[in-house]
Amino acid sequence: MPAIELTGLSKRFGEKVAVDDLSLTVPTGSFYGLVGPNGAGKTTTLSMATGLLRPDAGRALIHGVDMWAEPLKAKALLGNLADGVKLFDRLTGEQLITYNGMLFGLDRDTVAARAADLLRLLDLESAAGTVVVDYSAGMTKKIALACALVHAPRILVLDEPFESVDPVSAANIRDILTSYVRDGGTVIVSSHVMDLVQRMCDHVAVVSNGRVLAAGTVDEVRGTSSLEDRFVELVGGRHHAEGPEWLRHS
Ligand SMILES: Nc1ncnc2c1ncn2[C@@H]1O[C@H](COP(=O)(O)OP(=O)(O)OP(=O)(O)O)[C@@H](O)[C@H]1O
Repeated sequence: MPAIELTGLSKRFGEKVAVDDLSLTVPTGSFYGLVGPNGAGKTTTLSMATGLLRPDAGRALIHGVDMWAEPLKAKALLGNLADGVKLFDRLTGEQLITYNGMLFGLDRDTVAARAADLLRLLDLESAAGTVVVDYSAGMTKKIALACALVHAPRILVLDEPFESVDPVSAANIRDILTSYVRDGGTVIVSSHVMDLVQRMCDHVAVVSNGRVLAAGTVDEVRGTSSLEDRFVELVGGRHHAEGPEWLRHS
């Protein structure tokens, strides 16, 4: 059974069709990249798949559980690092992880042990007692990732997890995700960084204008090109013109 199966998902905001009859299958145990230009519909798709935004049409199955028919059961299978969702940032990092763990029904001792592990893994031990509102952007991403992992979900959905994260932390996060997949988890990650997707993911879908342009293993999608070249070829929109005259200084 696939980890995630999206069928005919659609979402419109007024006149704008953000996601247009989109279908996508994420195999269990895959490291799946979702790429596309700004405004392609990646966040909207992931929000509908994770129960944050109700689709106008279509279905999202999480290990066979319909997200919109049985949301509690489906959400228990997912860890979600959503883009731009407010955290309860007046809590300290440690309190925020604890709060998330307890929401998923973990007992205090289990949460305490897992919070300590996660804070160590993500290099946040020294900030454990600091309120999250005082964290940098990268630290905030990392604490949100810790919150997504604390209930040991079978699937991780990550919207731009590497944005604002320093290279050392990004490498640490990559290691955590790689071993999570090796141990039977599934990851779907949206990213603008093609090189990262090419190195990290085994599957990829290219989305534009709310539709899937290509999907499959990374090798199938990129063929003989680099993923970046293939992306530009599929999506178009490269401007070869020079910048405007007023920007030239010589
Ligand atoms: N709440 C909203 N109200 C109105 N329009 C929206 C809303 N959310 C998204 N859109 C529009 O839907 C389209 C898809 O947006 P979405 O955020 O899903 O794209 P994205 O692929 O995640 O983009 P990016 O890579 O820039 O984050 C865009 O045209 C956006 O302006």
